[in-house]
Amino acid sequence: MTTTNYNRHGVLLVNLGTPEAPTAAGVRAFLKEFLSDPRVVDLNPLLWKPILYGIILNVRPAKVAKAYQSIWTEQGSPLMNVSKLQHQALTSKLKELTGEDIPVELGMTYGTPSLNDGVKRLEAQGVDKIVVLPLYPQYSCSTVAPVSDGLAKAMLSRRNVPELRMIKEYHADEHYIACLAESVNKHWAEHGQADKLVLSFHGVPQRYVDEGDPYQEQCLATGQALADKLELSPEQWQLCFQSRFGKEPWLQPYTDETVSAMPEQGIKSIDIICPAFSADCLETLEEIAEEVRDEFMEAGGESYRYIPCLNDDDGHIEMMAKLVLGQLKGF
Ligand SMILES: C=CC1=C(C)c2cc3[nH]c(cc4nc(cc5[nH]c(cc1n2)c(C)c5CCC(=O)O)C(CCC(=O)O)=C4C)c(C)c3C=C
Ligand SMILES: [Fe+2]
Ligand SMILES: [Fe+2]
Repeated sequence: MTTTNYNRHGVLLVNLGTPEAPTAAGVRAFLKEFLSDPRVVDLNPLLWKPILYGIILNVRPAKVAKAYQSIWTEQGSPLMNVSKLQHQALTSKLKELTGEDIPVELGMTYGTPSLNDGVKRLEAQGVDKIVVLPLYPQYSCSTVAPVSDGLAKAMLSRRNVPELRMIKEYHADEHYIACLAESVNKHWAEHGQADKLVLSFHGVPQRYVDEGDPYQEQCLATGQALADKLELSPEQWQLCFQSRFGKEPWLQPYTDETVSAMPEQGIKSIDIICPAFSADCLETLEEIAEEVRDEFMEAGGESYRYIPCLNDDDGHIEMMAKLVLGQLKGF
């Protein structure tokens, strides 16, 4: 137990955000804010706005609302449900590790509670030194940079700004890799080991990486570190990228094509995990656990098992606490 006094310190736990309701209107409002961010879609606004308002926001919400309906729970969107559990668990874990009540608040880059809502709640508890933890293990200009943009924007309305420290990424953090390995090992102990372990990361346009986004490099490093920890040979695992959006090339290989081609190559059973997601959400529960599964089975696959995200697993929460405590030193 430390003796440091953390009475001015707090933690802002950040994730992407999610629609308020699994309806076309709810999804439209969310997509409008998300897809208007030039960090996410960086096309010239003169070109992009007519496509966004004329086509995407008219066609996509109804289709995507159906997908959300298939994963929605009584408590709401899985991403929000898990975020709330992570928030509670991290608060308790920090108390357990330091003996102090360190305020933790949630802030979403898009939707509610906003980043500004989270900062205001921390300020109301006397916090003026904030450790910001975006729950994206791998940095991307499309996920983490919008958090620093959103916070910078939130600071504009303040006379007295808090001090901020952001954990930019943790793609090679030993506790993160250990948690992933533990969740795979637990899954294998329960269900047995499939022919191949597939690591499916959210994709980004290839161009973002060509222009300096280190995301791909960090995904590859996470994948290799996990394979090393699990002592897998190269033919026992496959890394790929999911959730392609729009017409330009995204990071490859694409998850859907890669997985659908496997049965023909003699790979009839796979275990699939999504290490870029810290909480189960539409992209994991619907796209990976449902859509890609159907494609694999239709292509002749026999067994497809999705390994859930780390969510509020105790080891995952302890990893978050350790990242935060590392930043609190000397802050
Ligand atoms: C349009 C470009 C997109 C980029 C670039 C992108 C990067 C990116 N996203 C995540 C994490 C999540 N994305 C989620 C949903 C989602 N993502 C996009 C588009 C891009 N993502 C869209 C349009 C959507 C909404 C659903 C849809 O219309 O298909 C989610 C899930 C949110 C939920 O409510 O459950 C997450 C999480 C990462 C990590 C990333 C880059 C590394
Ligand atoms: Fe996304
Ligand atoms: Fe998707």
